[in-house]
Amino acid sequence: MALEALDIAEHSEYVVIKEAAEQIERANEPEQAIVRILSLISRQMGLNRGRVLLREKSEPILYTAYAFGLTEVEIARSRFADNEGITGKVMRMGMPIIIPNIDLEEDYLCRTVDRSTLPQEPVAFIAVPILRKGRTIGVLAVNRLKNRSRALDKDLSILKLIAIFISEILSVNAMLEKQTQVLKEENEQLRAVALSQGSQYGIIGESPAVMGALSKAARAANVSVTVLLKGESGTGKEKFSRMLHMASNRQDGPFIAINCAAIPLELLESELFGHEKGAFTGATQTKPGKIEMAHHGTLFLDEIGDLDFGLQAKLLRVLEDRTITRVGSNKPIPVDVRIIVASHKNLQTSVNEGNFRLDLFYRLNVFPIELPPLRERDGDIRLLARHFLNQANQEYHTNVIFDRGAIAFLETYEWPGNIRQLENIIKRAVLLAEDGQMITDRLIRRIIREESGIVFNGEATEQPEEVKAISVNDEISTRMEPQPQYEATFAPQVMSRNGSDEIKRNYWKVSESEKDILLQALERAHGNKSHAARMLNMTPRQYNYRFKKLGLG
Ligand SMILES: Nc1ncnc2c1ncn2[C@@H]1O[C@H](COP(=O)(O)OP(=O)(O)OP(=O)(O)O)[C@@H](O)[C@H]1O
Repeated sequence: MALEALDIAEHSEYVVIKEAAEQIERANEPEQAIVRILSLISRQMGLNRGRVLLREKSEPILYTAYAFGLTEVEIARSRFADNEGITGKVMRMGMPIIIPNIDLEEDYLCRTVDRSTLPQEPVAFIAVPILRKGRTIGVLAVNRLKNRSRALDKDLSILKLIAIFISEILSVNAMLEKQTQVLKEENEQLRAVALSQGSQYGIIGESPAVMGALSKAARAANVSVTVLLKGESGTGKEKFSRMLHMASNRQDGPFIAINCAAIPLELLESELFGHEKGAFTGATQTKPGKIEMAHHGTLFLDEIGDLDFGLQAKLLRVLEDRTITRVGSNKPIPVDVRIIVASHKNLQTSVNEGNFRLDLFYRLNVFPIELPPLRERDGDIRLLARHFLNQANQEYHTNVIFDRGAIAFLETYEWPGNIRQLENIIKRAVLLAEDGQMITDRLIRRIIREESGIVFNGEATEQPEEVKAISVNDEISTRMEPQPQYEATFAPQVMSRNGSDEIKRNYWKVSESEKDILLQALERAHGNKSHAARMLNMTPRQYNYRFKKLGLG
């Protein structure tokens, strides 16, 4: 019988020690872990009202940080000065104390638990120090009935072990908290750097998605790593590439941008690599290519996914050897160029489909940055909309505002054309604002409707002059691809490239609904057509063409 009782007692100890040790793994939730241990010693060993007292940070007072079986009021009452009561003594001396019968001990204050709420029979109190690296960091205390078969000493041994586990939980938790704090601070710093970097280069947005892209860009800016900017059209790939250039130590060098999809294949090779005089019919002079022109600077290759397979091999050589060879020459020329590429296509898919070289993909995919579509930039639409409204107001000398409905609509619209579409629609809305003052959601809806009513076709028959209007330094003509509908706007993009202006332009059908816009711009420009054209981001030629075509003059 005595043997059986011993077995049961040992089994309880085993369960308590095993489970208490397991709680160390839950050190990230100290409350749960420690209270679980206190409940275990109560249930399995009759060590009741367990509490862990820790020192307040600011004063030498012990407070009950964790407890099992105590009421809120008791917990609040359970506070001791350093040398006060038995608990204070344990703290100060760093030694355990056993009070076999609390009724006979005058130092026992009965502060936490009122004597009347404890059993009438003799009650014992055991308190052990919680030690860390030789220092007492707290006290573990319990009550138990004095008269039980288990010796008080035995409980003391177990409690000392439990105090070690609790010490472990507290110290692992402190370490985790410190690490979390460091990570939080680092994150904050990165966020601040990213934010200031972004706004410094005109990149608006504070959504987590943009912050992520900005902090990645901040890390890549000053190393000459090849960056791959991925994202739908109009998400700011070119804007980011300019930021990468301006934030790098190449900022005083040239920034050369080229859209691989917009230049006819027969011209692209010489455009990129240059040519020697006589290399082909019409090559009357030796001409350096864009890669050479970007020497000591940055080359931005947009729509890299559309690069011809043969040119992909040539580009790979540039990345590997850092040399280029002009068309019609076999002499390699060394170049020091940082290359940034962008694609709205998934290059991995292009590789799988056999349209993109795997070796080039590996070379380009060293540092990918994903630019999120506008619909995933929580909160950014409002910021961007206000930014573009201010810009347009300044540009057109207007003082237009959004009404509430307009902002609400802008925030819920899906924006297939992303930031470019938002920018263009706001510019148009400023010119068409009701009474020249207010942009309403009705107006925005109308503009979007009109915009999507524009039909594109790839045939140049509709407006030959618009299609051939593109030139780069007056030397190469640029083929315009049929564009998706949302890119048809009144704002062809002007990109300043290394001192020269190159116009990247979409063409669009002349539509009746433009009459108003053309006339309003003319009115604001006080009859000056060139000025009106500029307001609409058109060339005077384009403006006149549309003006006449619509029978306005
Ligand atoms: N975060 C931003 N803050 C302010 N303006 C932006 C931001 N991102 C983009 N823009 C503006 O939106 C327009 C489109 O941006 P950009 O040309 O960089 O996009 P993209 O992804 O390169 O487009 P595409 O793939 O069609 O060439 C530009 O007028 C640009 O200035």
